[in-house]
Amino acid sequence: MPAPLALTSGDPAGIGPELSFKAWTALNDRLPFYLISDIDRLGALAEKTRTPIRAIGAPGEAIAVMADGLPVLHRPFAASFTPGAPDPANAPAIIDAIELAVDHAQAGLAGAVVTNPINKAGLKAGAGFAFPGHTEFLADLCGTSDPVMLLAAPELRVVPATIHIALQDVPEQLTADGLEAVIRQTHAGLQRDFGIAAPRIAVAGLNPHAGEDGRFGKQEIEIISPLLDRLRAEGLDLRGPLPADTMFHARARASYDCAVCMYHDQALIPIKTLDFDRGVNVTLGLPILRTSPDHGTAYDIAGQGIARPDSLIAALELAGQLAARRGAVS
Ligand SMILES: NC(=O)c1ccc[n+]([C@@H]2O[C@H](COP(=O)([O-])OP(=O)(O)OC[C@H]3O[C@@H](n4cnc5c(N)ncnc54)[C@H](O)[C@@H]3O)[C@@H](O)[C@H]2O)c1
Ligand SMILES: N[C@H](C(=O)O)[C@H](O)COP(=O)(O)O
Repeated sequence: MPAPLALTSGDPAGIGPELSFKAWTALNDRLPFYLISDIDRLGALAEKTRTPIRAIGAPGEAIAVMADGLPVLHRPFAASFTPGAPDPANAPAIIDAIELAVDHAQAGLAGAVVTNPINKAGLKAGAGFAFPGHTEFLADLCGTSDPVMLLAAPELRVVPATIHIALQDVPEQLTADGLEAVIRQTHAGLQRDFGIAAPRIAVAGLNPHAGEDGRFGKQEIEIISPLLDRLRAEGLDLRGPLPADTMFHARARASYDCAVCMYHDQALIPIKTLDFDRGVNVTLGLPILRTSPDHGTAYDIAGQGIARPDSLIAALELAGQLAARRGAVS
């Protein structure tokens, strides 16, 4: 029996609790997972939504309990869960839930970590959280230095080569070494976790029209093209640097398995526009598996019962598939 998936609390003032309940309703007969949260503070919402919740003492108990209710591994939170009103006092417990899930995955007690959305600024204010997002925090917890953020939907996969940094810092941080690491990690992840034997990777330019032969910027000529030529000589199937504005229409998408983009929004705007509901965020380059929905805390709709669970369900399903694939090949 594979290990259950560890689902972190995320910010309980966001839509995480509601989505976790809805995901249990959708998956309870086929994919065991457990939520790390405060079972007492979840009680009111569980009652309101008529979702049964069950306390467990260890991850392995989730499998037997799953059919009866959402398994919850209790961790005390400092303040009540008020939809739409994040409380800085809960920041330490939100972080603690992520750390515990990683411990479980590293110990083999959880098949993968699936994270509910956090508010990074809130965690910084409430607990001095020093990381710009889960991706960087998980890499730190796992002792790895080059995490890669891949977002996957049925019609598109994208990777931003630089992640949570200011747009004005992108040109400086875009180096041949950094981009090479991202492309290699992406290539390996597509092979290992997505079962694509010879991944076709499209690489975006940084500038409009991929620089227009240097008229609108030189990064394509000085950094990206020489790197792609070198990696192509090794046999990697790479195209680009491509103008970013024309590489995401349907015919273009059919020609590659993943698009590596130069900065966050260049990658995430197309995928969230195409399929916000089914996008899944996967962290490559960790010794453990981690997926997440592609959306945030959505405070504006928290507590209204209207949040769509599709992306969290897709994240749990993909985590289950990746865990099964790794289990089958390791
Ligand atoms: N994985 C993560 O932890 C993660 C991912 C993205 C954003 N965030 C954080 O979330 C916070 C809010 O970010 P934002 O407002 O830019 O993005 P958001 O994704 O929270 O919300 C954007 C819009 O989409 C709607 N929306 C989001 N998820 C939805 C769902 N499941 N069903 C229906 N509607 C949904 C929201 O109501 C809102 O109108 C920020 O602090 C950001 O850092 C966290
Ligand atoms: N960049 C992600 C997005 O916009 O969807 C999001 O911030 C999540 O990042 P982490 O998984 O690193 O928290």
